[in-house]
Amino acid sequence: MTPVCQQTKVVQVTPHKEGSVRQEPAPEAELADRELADRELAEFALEHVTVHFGGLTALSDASLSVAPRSVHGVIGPNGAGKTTLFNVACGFVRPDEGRVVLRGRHLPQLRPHHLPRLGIARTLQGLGLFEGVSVLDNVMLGADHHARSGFAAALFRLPGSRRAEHDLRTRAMEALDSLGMAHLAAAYPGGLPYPLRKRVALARALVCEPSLLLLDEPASGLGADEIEELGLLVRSLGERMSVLLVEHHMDLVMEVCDEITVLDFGRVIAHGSPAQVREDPQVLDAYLGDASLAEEGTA
Ligand SMILES: Nc1ncnc2c1ncn2[C@@H]1O[C@H](COP(=O)(O)OP(=O)(O)OP(=O)(O)O)[C@@H](O)[C@H]1O
Repeated sequence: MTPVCQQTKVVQVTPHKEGSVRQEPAPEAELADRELADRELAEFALEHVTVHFGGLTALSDASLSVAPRSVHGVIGPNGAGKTTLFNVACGFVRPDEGRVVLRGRHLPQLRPHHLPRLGIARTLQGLGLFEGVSVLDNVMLGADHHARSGFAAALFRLPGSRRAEHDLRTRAMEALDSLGMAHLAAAYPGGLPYPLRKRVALARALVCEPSLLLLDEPASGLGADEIEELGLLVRSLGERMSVLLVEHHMDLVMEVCDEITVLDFGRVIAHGSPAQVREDPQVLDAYLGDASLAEEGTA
């Protein structure tokens, strides 16, 4: 498996037909160029990210890039650095070294509240729903600041606000409908079973119409049938937007991802298609004896 962050350009000098010399990229340089091009075309990238917590290095020189309209999974044994990577992508954790790049633009000051206006949405393990308002209002509250200000203005009956509120309500209903939840718009989240509450949280993320969706362990707490439905859903989302999926559930990751990055002890140890990653000896070594594998394989 080749490292994802190789940047050095190596050239081979070969004789040219007319006797002059022509520089041709060496095979490894071609690979590096391709990786560089992939990153330039990427919707989102983490480049050489290192995060220290005191004396502990949670991420070390970790890079990945998420292609437009694709699902990119991040897996690794317990403590590998997955949550830390997700938190860097969300702006919760600022890397000590390395860069967060969105559509070619470096985001040195990324903070979670910047995400909606950057076209990024996320779901977290803690769902963070408001129990005292309806499902529909929860979803509307997921919209970005501009759209939400229409909602707030409508609450206070400010002039010109009705149209904005109507548009936002329509988008929120569409998000619920796309997840088969439209009939629950008036329900309160507290009365719903956990899998449906998770869907409300996802609808709230989708109402921003993001171009990048960050999913943190969406399968946790779900049964086998719900995970299968989630798989179909994530696949369909990957046709509309880029998805970064941090997930323990190995079967789900292998099924829905176009590409997978594998972390171990904070380092990227493998990257590739599900088939490549599944066969990678370093991945097998990393998981060997890891208690989470049995859990992941059978969950
Ligand atoms: N805020 C923190 N302070 C100190 N150490 C931390 C902090 N967050 C994470 N770590 C440590 O960093 C390492 C990576 O943790 P992280 O939670 O990112 O891994 P993970 O792959 O998500 O693990 P798991 O699968 O068990 O959730 C671990 O050793 C963890 O103990």
